[in-house]
Amino acid sequence: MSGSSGNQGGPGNTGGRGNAGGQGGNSGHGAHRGGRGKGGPRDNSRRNAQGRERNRGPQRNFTESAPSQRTRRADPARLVAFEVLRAVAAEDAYANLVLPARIRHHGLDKRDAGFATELSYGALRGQGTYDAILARCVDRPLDQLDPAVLDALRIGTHQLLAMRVPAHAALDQTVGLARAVIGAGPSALINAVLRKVAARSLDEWLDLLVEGETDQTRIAALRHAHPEWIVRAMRQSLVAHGRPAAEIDELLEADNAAPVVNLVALPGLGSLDEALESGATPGELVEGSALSSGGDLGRLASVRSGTTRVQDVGSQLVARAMAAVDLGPGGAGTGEAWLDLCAGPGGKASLLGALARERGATLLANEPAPHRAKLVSQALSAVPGDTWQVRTGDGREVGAEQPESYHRVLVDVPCSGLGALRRRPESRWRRSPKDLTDLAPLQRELLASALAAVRPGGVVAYVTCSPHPAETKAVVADALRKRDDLELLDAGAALDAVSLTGDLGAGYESTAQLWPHIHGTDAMFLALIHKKA
Ligand SMILES: C[S@@+](CC[C@H](N)C(=O)[O-])C[C@H]1O[C@@H](n2cnc3c(N)ncnc32)[C@H](O)[C@@H]1O
Repeated sequence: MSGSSGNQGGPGNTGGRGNAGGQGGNSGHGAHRGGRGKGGPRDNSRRNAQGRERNRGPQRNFTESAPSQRTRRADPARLVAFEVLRAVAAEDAYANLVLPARIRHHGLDKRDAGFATELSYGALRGQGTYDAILARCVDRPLDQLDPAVLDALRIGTHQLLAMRVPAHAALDQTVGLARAVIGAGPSALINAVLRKVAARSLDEWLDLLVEGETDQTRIAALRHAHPEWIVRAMRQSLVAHGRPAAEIDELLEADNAAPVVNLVALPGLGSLDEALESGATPGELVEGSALSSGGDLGRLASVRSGTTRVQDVGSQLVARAMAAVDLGPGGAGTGEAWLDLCAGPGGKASLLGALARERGATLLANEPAPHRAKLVSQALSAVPGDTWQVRTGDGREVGAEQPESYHRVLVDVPCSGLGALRRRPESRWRRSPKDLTDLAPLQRELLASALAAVRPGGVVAYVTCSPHPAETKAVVADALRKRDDLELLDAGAALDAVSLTGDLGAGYESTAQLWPHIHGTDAMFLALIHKKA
C-alpha cells in the first residue's frame, strides 16, 4: 500500500501542520480552516524540526481531553466519508455513486470534497489491510464490533497511516464524528483503539503483519490491500499474457492509485480544445484523447454536448483497433455494417458510432437491459441519427436472427471487472472467485453469437476489462476450436497501429492485454477473430 491512496495533490493532502489544535474547528484538512501560522510560509513538510516524520512513530502529540469533552459536531468531510462507508457496507452501494450525492447533500467545497474522496476511497481500498491492523488493536474479533464503529475505525486508521493529516486531528475528529453519529460509549473505544493504531507507521504495521509469514500471496495481499484470491488471479493473468509474475506488486499498487480521467473527442464531431484550455493535457497513447485535470467536467460545453466524453484510453484503443482492421476484399469500404453486441452503457458505442459515420458505415448497438439501452442512446445522441440504431435485446439471439450480416462486431462481454478495480474502491472486497466462472457460459454464448453474426471476411473483436485467462484466452481458444473458418489476427499489432507510440508491447500469442501498471489504462483484453472468406 502506498502512503496516500487517492486524489493525490488534492486538498486532503495538505497536512503537516504543527499546531496542536483539535478542539472544535480544527478538522485537520483544508488550509482554509485555520490552524496554520498566520501569514507564515505554508508548511508542507512532513517532518518536524527534529527531522521526525510528522504523524509517524510513537511520539505523537494528542490532545489531553477525554473523548466525551471533544467536539460534538462531526466534521462534514469526515461525515461524508463515514456515510459512504456505511452505505457501501450496509446497502451494498457503489462508492462512486454515493459519494457525489453525499458531497452535494452536505454542500462541501472543492477542498473538502477532495478530502472526503481521498478518505472514503482510501479507507475502502485499504479495508483488508486496515482490518488486519485493527484486529491487533481490538480485544475482540472485528465481526463482534458494531459495523458503524468498525467503519469509523477504518476512517481513523486511513487518516493516521496513509494521509497527511496531523495525528491529533485524525484522532480528535474521528472520535468527534463517532460521538456525534454513533454515541459517547463507542467513541471511547474508538479513541483507545486509534491511539494503538497511531503508535506505528504504516510501514511498521506492514512489517509486523507479515513477520514470520512465508506465503508470498498473503504477504502481497497484506502489503497491497487485495484479497488473496485476487493476488493469485492477477499473478496468473500476468503469466498468461506473457509478463513476469514479479510484476504483481506493481500491478496491485496500480489498483491503489487514483485512476486518471481520460477524455475522448468523438472523431469528426468533438474537439479537445476547450478541455486543453482548461488544463487537460493531450493523451500520449491515442489520438483524440486527453488527460483531464479534474474538476467539474460538466462545465465544458463539449462534454455537455456529448461530443467529448470521459473514456478510459484502453477502451478507446480497442474500439479504434477494431474499426481500423483492414478487411481487404472482406470489407465493403463505405456501407459496412457494424454491430456492438453488448453496448451498455455506450462508451465504446459512441466512439464506434462516430468512426462509423466518418467511414460511411452504420452501427447497431445492442443491450438487453432497458435502462442501459437508454444510456446507449444518450451516449450516441451526439452522432447524427442516421448512422446508428439501438436494439434492446439478448445478444445471444442476434447471431441466429441476423446470420452473417456484419462486417465488424464488437463483443465487450460482461466480466469480473478485475481489470478496473482502481475505479471501484470497494469492488475487490465484494468479488469472489465464483465471479470468474459464473459468467463463463454467457461469455462463450455471446462470442458464438458474434461469430455467427459476422460476415465471411469480417472481424469480431472480443473484449473484456479483465485480464484473467478464464475470461480471456480460454474463451477465445474454445471458440477457435469449435469452428474451422476462424483465425486470430495479431491484436497487439492492431493496437500498435492505432496508438501514437506504435509500440505498446501489449501483444502476446496474437491476443493483446493492456495493463494499468504499464499503460496506465484499465486492464483491457482484445482478441481479433477473422472469419475466413
Ligand atoms: C462490459 S459491459 C459493456 C461496456 C460497453 N461496451 C461500453 O463500452 O460502455 C457489458 C454489457 O453487457 C450487457 N449484457 C449482459 N447480458 C447480455 C446479453 N445476454 N446480451 C448482450 N449484452 C448483455 C450488460 O448489461 C452490460 O451492459
